[in-house]
Parts: sequence; structure tokens; C-alpha cells
Amino acid sequence: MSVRTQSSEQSAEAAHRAGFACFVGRPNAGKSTLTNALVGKKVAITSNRPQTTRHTVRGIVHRPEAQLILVDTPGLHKPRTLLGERLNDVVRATWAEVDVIGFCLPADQKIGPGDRFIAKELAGIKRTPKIAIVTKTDLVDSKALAEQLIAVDQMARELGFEWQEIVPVSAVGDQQVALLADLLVPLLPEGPALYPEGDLTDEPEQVMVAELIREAALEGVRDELPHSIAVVVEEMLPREDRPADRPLVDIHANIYIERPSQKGIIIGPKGKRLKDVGVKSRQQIEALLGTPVFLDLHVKVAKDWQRDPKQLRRLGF
Ligand SMILES: Nc1nc2c(ncn2[C@@H]2O[C@H](COP(=O)(O)OP(=O)(O)OP(=O)(O)O)[C@@H](O)[C@H]2O)c(=O)[nH]1
Repeated sequence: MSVRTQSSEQSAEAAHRAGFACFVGRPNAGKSTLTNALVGKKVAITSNRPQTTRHTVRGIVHRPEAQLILVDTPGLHKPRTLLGERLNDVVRATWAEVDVIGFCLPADQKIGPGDRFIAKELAGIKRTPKIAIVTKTDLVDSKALAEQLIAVDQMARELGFEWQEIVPVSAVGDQQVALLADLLVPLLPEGPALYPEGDLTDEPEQVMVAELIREAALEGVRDELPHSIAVVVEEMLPREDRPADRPLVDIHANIYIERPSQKGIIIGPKGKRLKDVGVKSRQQIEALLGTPVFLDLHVKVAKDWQRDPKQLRRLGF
């Protein structure tokens, strides 16, 4: 008996899982809200790109037994041109790379041609497990929900595949969100955590560092630059192999501006302004963190940030 208990404990330890999931679905299906609900307050939502994939990490769910990394993949479109078809090839390739796909369908809307188009594409992704997530269940009564669950099941059958699970959730009402995570985790491959917990969960510190850089970057050019200059700390890690009494923190941050013409303002003649921004904010960051800092700043044009109100909100606008 005790041997069995011990061995089952050991296997529980060995079976740590880590991997990537992506939510797909039509616009407004509730993908972002669900991501936020799953990730909760524990973790930063980031724009970091892991080197292993081409996806943008939206959030990471840390659990003692697993690390679930939620990534964005590009949207799938009805191809009208050769280019459109090639882009869809890219989407399919990225779908095939993740460990599990969650297809979000709102409970309060009948399945439409757009949903069927995505489902048909999913049918062609044979190896990746697919979960159907019926979102916004708080908006419908139980009869309508039951009908939607049946319709979702039926749609897959007609296309020749089966959902690994069909999960009704309400991200807003916090119904079954934890259950969804419970169902996603076993579909991830066994393996150690891919991200150290501290890296991405330490949002307040990273946000404050970003804010100090933004302040320094805006100093003296407030009138020339609109509000929409954003700073994102991409990475903040203690440098390895440093003596305990001489730590150093490496910080890589991007300063985003709206237009290419603003680049010159931030960088200044021969890069002098950017250098000043670095020196000035580094001093303040060192005071905040209490350790010496190596600060690596890059200036990037951020057309996409601007067009995406959600991203901008995330950056504090
Ligand atoms: N009542 C209710 N509303 C929800 C729920 N989840 C999302 N919504 C709302 O549905 C709308 C769309 O949600 P998003 O999470 O932005 O949807 P999305 O799929 O990420 O949308 P895109 O970014 O356009 O692809 C928002 O107004 C949300 O507040 C839910 O569980 N219940």
C-alpha cells in the first residue's frame, strides 16, 4: 500500500506538463476575455515571443503540476487570392505546432458560416487535440446552452472529427474556467516549466521599470510626441555567473512610437538622446530594484499597437 502511494507520488511529480494552447474563433467569440480569466491576476499578459514558436504569448497559467502557455495565432480568412491561401497555410502550420487548440463559440449565437469555415480547417489538423469551448454561457438559459452544445458536437461529426472535450464556460461569470484549465493540462506534453515563474509573473516590477523608461523618453519632447509612446520590458533577468555580492540585472526593453518619423526624435543626433534616456532611466531603475542594471533599449515603430485598442489599454492608455 505504502509502496503504491509512494510510487504514485513519484509519478505525479514526474508528470509535470508544459505546453502551448491557442484559442481560435470568430471575432468577439470571447477569446481574450477567456485568456484573461484563465491567467487571472497571477501572471503578466505579455507580448514576448518565445524563441521556440512564432506565436505571441498572451499569458501563462502556472500550476504546481503544469505550465499552460496561451498563445495567439494569426486569424484564418476565407482566401480570395493566392496570397490569402498562402497566409492560411501559415495559420495551419502554426495550429499544428501547438499542443491543443480551443475553438471558442459563443453560446448566444447560432453557429454560422464563419464558425463552420474554421471548423473545417480544424478538421484537417489531425494530430492536434481540439477542444470546443462554448463561451458566454451566462447569456443563455440552460435549454439554449444544451442546444448549442449539441450543435457544436454535430458540426464536428459532420466534418468527420470529434472534439476531445466540449466545455461550456463563462469567463465573465467565472463559471467552469478552472475546469477548462483542468481539461487542457492533460493534453500538454510532459516536461519541465518552459518559463521561470518569476519571469512573467513579476508584472508590477516590469511595469514600473517600463514607466520609468517612458518618463525619461518623454522628458523634453512631450510636445513633439503624442501620448502614444509605449514601453514594454521584454525581459528582465539576473545575469548568470555573477558573484553573490555583485548581482546585475539585464533588462531588454522596447520603446514603441507611432510613426517612423518619430524615431529620430527619440534617438536624437548620433543616438545621443536615446543614450541619455538610458542613463537617466537606468539610475532610477537601479534605485527601484536595489541592484545594478544593464539596460538595453530599442526603438520600434508600433503601428499595430496603435490600431489595437486592447493592446493599447494593456500598455496603460
Ligand atoms: N456576458 C459575457 N460576455 C463575455 C464573456 N466573454 C467575453 N464577453 C464579451 O464579449 C465581447 C468579446 O470578447 P473578447 O474576449 O474581446 O472576444 P475576442 O474573441 O477576443 O475578440 P477579437 O479580439 O475580436 O477576436 C466583449 O464585449 C466581452 O466582454 C462572457 O463569458 N460573458
